Amino acid sequence: MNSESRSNTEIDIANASTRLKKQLVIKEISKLLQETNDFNEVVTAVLEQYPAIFSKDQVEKEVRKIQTGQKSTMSMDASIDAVTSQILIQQQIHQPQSSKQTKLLQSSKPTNQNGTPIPKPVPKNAITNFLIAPEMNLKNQVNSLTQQVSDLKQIKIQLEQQLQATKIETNQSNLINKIKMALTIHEYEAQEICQKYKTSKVYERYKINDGSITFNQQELQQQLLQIDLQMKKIEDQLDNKLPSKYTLTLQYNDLAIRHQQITTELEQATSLTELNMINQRIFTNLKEKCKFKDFLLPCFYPTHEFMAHPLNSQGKIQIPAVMPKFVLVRLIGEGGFSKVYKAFNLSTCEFIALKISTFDAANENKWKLISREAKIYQDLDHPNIVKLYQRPLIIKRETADQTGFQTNVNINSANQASEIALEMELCDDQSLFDFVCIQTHRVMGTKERELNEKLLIGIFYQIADALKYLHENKLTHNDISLSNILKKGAVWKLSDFSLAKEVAEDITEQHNVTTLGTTRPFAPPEKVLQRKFSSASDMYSFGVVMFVSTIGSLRMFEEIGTGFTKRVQVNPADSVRDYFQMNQPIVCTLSDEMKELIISLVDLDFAKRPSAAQVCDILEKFLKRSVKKQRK
Ligand SMILES: Nc1ncnc2c1ncn2[C@@H]1O[C@H](COP(=O)(O)OP(=O)(O)OP(=O)(O)O)[C@@H](O)[C@H]1O
Repeated sequence: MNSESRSNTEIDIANASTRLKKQLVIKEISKLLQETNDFNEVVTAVLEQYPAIFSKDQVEKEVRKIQTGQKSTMSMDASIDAVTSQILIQQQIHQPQSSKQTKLLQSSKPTNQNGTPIPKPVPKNAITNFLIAPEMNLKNQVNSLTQQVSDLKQIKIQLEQQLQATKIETNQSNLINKIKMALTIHEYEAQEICQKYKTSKVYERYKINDGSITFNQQELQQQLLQIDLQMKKIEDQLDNKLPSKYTLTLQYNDLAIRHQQITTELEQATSLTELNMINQRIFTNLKEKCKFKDFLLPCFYPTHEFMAHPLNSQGKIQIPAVMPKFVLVRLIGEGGFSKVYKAFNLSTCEFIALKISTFDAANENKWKLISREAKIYQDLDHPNIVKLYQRPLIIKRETADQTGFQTNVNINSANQASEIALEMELCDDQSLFDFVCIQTHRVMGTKERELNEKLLIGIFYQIADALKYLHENKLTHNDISLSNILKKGAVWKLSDFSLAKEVAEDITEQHNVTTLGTTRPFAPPEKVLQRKFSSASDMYSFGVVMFVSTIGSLRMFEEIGTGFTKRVQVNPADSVRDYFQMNQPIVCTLSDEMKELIISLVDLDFAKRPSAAQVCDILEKFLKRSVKKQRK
């Protein structure tokens, strides 16, 4: 046993309690036993170390216990170190220290897990010091737990960062998949339209004639005029009975037949021209109008010049920093106020129609019309009205072209906003105008059977029902025309509410309007002549829609409309009655009841026109009757 190990226990324990004294002896015995396993040597050393404190018997008993591995009467826990140090402090205070003791004191300073010394409280006496010791131990534990908590917090932060990164990655890959879908549709539709166009007869004619349309309507009209003159001449000669009545009658009949032939040719030419217009529209959209502003379609929307196209120069999908809402796939229609695009909604994964109106700061009137349309449109909900899905997207002027886009529904002047986009349900690529043109062409060109009356009345009924809904809600549409009635599957829907008006009072009363707006052949006489409108004005336009869809030509109402602008007050009801008496409609032969309905709808006197509710009633009864007839 060396002297150094013994010196560690050379402390004055005179003032310590018996329990403490015992603890110290146990500690000493354990230490000595580590150095030597000689029982007597250990007993002697302990008795030398603590003379007159423990009896030989006591020491021997403890040494034996520890040697045989029995549990000592006192456990050797960590608090002994703390207790020892407290006793040493006590000695420092009460007794002058030897250099050996100072060294011992320094070497046994209590430290925490990090090796930093635990601050020492100022002791009052050995008992209080002893009582403080467990507290110190708890402090150690607290320190250690605090360290563990801070380590765990660090791990949590790291995990959260990883989770966030994974989320971003998933979102990005979802977004890329959605964009891919939009791009595929764009590609597919572009090819399909090209194909459709190339196989269409109109394309053949268009190609053969080197792009120029050769339906010479003017020439045909000239011929008609000359025949009319000749017939008039013969009528005069017939009156004067010169030369022979018989010869003249023959000549007259020949001319009448020729007149009929040319009229039919002219109708056909008109129809083909209209059909040609549709095809041209599709073709031009594809070839020349595949753009949104200066960006080639497909492009992101809202967009900005930094990144408009979803693909980079290597054909890889790239996502702009400002998250876009849509991918514009192609242009599907153009009006006076706006362009309508087929677009892919990146959050709902649906194809929708996006009607985008762009205006400059000076265009306050256009702004008023479009924002009014958006406001009225928001509240409409009817199966035969094209749905507005979201609140309008308004792009702020100052940020639109630089940092991306900003939307704000509180913007209230054209000065602040540069664009309004309406997200609507997507209809098929066919309006009632397209449908009527195609039907006219089919009936005349291929001598197919004309359209079934029930089918046509079914279309009218749907639109009349939408009108009834609008009028019941104190709204007038003000622009009912063939182009504003769109097909979606088997359902026909009313669209374009840019001229719609809300009337606080009686909607059947006439109200003033400042502009005409309504598409010409469909414009009611009271609007053209007096700038007045009411719900009955919509009914007039609806009557024109019914008439034009039946006969397959706009010509008569174009002439009537021109008459109105020149202040000629013919009653369109008379013209329609005459037409039905003299001619056979091309698209569909109507029953007398339906003819009478159209005649009443286009009456010059707005008070004589039936309301939307009455029209619905008549059409519904007709449809029910025809279903019954079919069953029989
Ligand atoms: N929801 C839709 N689904 C499919 N095509 C649509 C839709 N809305 C409009 N279109 C197409 O876009 C064209 C122009 O739309 P719209 O008539 O609403 O625009 P506008 O600028 O108000 O026209 P206008 O000058 O006739 O008032 C329509 O004729 C139609 O072909």
